[in-house]
Amino acid sequence: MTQTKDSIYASPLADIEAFKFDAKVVDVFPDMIQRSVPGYQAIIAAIGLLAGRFARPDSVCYDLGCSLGAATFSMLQHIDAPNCRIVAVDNSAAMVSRFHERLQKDAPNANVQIRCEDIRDITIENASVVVLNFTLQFIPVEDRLAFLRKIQQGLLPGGLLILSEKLCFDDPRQQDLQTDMHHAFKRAQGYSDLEISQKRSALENVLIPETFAAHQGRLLEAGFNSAEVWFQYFNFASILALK
Ligand SMILES: Nc1ncnc2c1ncn2[C@@H]1O[C@H](C[S@+](CC[C@H]([NH3+])C(=O)[O-])CC(=O)[O-])[C@@H](O)[C@H]1O
Ligand SMILES: O=C(O)C(=O)Cc1ccccc1
Repeated sequence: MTQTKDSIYASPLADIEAFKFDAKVVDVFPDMIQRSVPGYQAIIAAIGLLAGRFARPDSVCYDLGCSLGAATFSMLQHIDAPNCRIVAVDNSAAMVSRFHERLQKDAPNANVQIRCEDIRDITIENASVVVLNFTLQFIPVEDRLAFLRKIQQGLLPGGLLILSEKLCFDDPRQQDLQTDMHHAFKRAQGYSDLEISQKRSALENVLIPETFAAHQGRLLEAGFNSAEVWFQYFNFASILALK
């Protein structure tokens, strides 16, 4: 499939609106996330492998903040547990509708339910795998603990949460270095300094990163038995939390 190149922030904008997952973003999203999140493709591939290992028969795998369903498509390639279904949820109508079209075209018989809802409002039950791939960072910080508790309670014993997030760092030199290296990554992917700085403004107060220690502490407080990083590339990391 031909991919539309992300040029949303390429020209100077008089007024930079808060970042939204609207139709304009949906059109360029695969290119945008690929060129903005170091290691994105490696994480998507690993989500498939992990789901292959953790998906249980007669259970549910959740893809929360699914966007265009990249994690769902990866899980579908590896899940062989009988009667295991995927519930994919996103509150952007534009994302959900595009994901629907793709699923109809590429995997019409797959056992996937796509729902347009706020992930804080859904019921989670009988889950063997829950994926939060760069989604929790968009949930208000004060809602994160209750939401993770709900996920922990909906997971079966031995279940897995995959939590991928943009991180920040307590040490200011580390924070500056990792931010600079992320920007160097984006430059190397073809984004201009203007694109990088305008997108950064749009994401302010929208994408709220936390430290790994904050995530780990909250996951344990939510009832998970352990939470460790399995992947990190500059300020982007993915965590495995085990029930
Ligand atoms: N409260 C919410 N309820 C439901 N969806 C939400 C909410 N808040 C944000 N979203 C959705 O979370 C997604 C975050 S993108 C995930 C990438 C995907 N996981 C991937 O593996 O390609 C990450 C990024 O763009 O950095 C968007 O589609 C939002 O609409
Ligand atoms: O682009 C960035 O700087 C990011 O932090 C990641 C991202 C990727 C796609 C949508 C929103 C944020």
